[in-house]
Amino acid sequence: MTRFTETLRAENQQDWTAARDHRFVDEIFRGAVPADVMRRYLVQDYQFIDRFVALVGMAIATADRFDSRIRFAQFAAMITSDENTYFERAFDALGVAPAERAHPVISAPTLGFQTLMRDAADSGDYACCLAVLTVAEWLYLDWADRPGAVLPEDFVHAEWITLHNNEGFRAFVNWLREELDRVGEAADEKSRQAASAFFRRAVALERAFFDHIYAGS
Ligand SMILES: Cc1ncc(CN)c(N)n1
Repeated sequence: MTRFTETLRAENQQDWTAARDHRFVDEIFRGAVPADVMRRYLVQDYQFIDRFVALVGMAIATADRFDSRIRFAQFAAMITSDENTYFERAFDALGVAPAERAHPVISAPTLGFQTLMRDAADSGDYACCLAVLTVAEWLYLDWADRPGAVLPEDFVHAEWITLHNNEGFRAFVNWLREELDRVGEAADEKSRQAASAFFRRAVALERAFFDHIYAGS
């Protein structure tokens, strides 16, 4: 039987591939993302992360097993420590002012993501929360996982890659997929459709998010 997560990805192949093979991915591996593009990306992504952590909180609340809550709690600890300090150091290196870090003008794709994550949390449905979290982490592992690739010198580029291709992250994405497979397969058709719709919106937004940081450069 085809895995639920494999079916979901196949249904969204066009947007998935466009995001995975995006110009941003090519440039970050070459250490060649222009500074203004990287600044725009990280400023908007910091606003994404805020709602993302809130959605992880909802996954902890709605999960059907204690083991799953532990897994998400450990993941939340990583994002709010290692990943958060990366943002702070990268903002320092890129000269991002305090107001831009805390209260930037929110772009349309970022707002779209914030709305999507709020909708998923408000659904109170574990499968819907999982669908959005799985896209965000699986798609990032998919682009960042290039065995043997040489890392760029600048930590702003290199560490954004290694945050998304290290062993712990790979294990977490594998677990996320198994979790969504398990919950999706046990769910009724209506819940599966709802989770699929969240998955679809998330993949389209990942593509739009990469696209929009180049608009105007
Ligand atoms: C938009 C987006 N999507 C996914 C990730 C991976 N955590 C992220 N940082 N930003």
